[in-house]
Amino acid sequence: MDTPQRSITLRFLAEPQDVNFGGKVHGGAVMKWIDLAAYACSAGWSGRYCVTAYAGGIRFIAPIHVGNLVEVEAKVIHTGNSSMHIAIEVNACDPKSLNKRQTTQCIVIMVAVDESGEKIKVPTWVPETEEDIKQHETAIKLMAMRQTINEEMEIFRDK
Ligand SMILES: CC(=O)SCCNC(=O)CCNC(=O)[C@H](O)C(C)(C)COP(=O)(O)OP(=O)(O)OC[C@H]1O[C@@H](n2cnc3c(N)ncnc32)[C@H](O)[C@@H]1OP(=O)(O)O
Repeated sequence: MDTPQRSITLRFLAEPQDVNFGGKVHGGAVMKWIDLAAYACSAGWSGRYCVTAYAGGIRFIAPIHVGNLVEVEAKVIHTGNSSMHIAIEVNACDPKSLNKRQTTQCIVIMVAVDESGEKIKVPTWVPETEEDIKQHETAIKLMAMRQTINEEMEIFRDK
């Protein structure tokens, strides 16, 4: 592979099977799209098969309606040894008006694995623009916060 691809946008229409009884897209459908975009983004960056290790900070800001044009934007904001931290933003609009609004945001951590499912090294991403540097710093802060959450969640784990 030549230059790793840092970001990707999936674009499609929300279909009737994605919608709940209230006529809005299921949160689970949105989470599936997020997972697909995170996979495509991390595979594009690492050139390897990747698995989802973590998804968090998900916020459903506004509903998506059937027939909306949906855009799921995924971009690498931090790389570790085998992990890629992916920032996801979901936008939707009526395809007739193209009046785009943000509906969901979250962070997904993907890990590149080999044929045996063992983690493998990924290319390092170096932030360059001011915005990239800020988002990279945030990714590092979130790692520390996740550690605290992890410790609090210990009581729910199988002994
Ligand atoms: C395509 C799909 O969606 S697959 C479906 C859902 N996902 C899966 O089934 C994955 C199941 N999990 C696994 O296979 C393993 O736990 C793996 C491959 C993710 C991690 O393998 P391990 O041998 O446990 O490695 P380890 O604990 O060192 O973690 C590897 C990396 O992931 C990161 N990581 C692992 N778990 C988490 C977590 N819960 N939160 C944040 N980061 C995590 C680690 O920080 C580490 O990053 P680094 O290599 O950049 O330092």
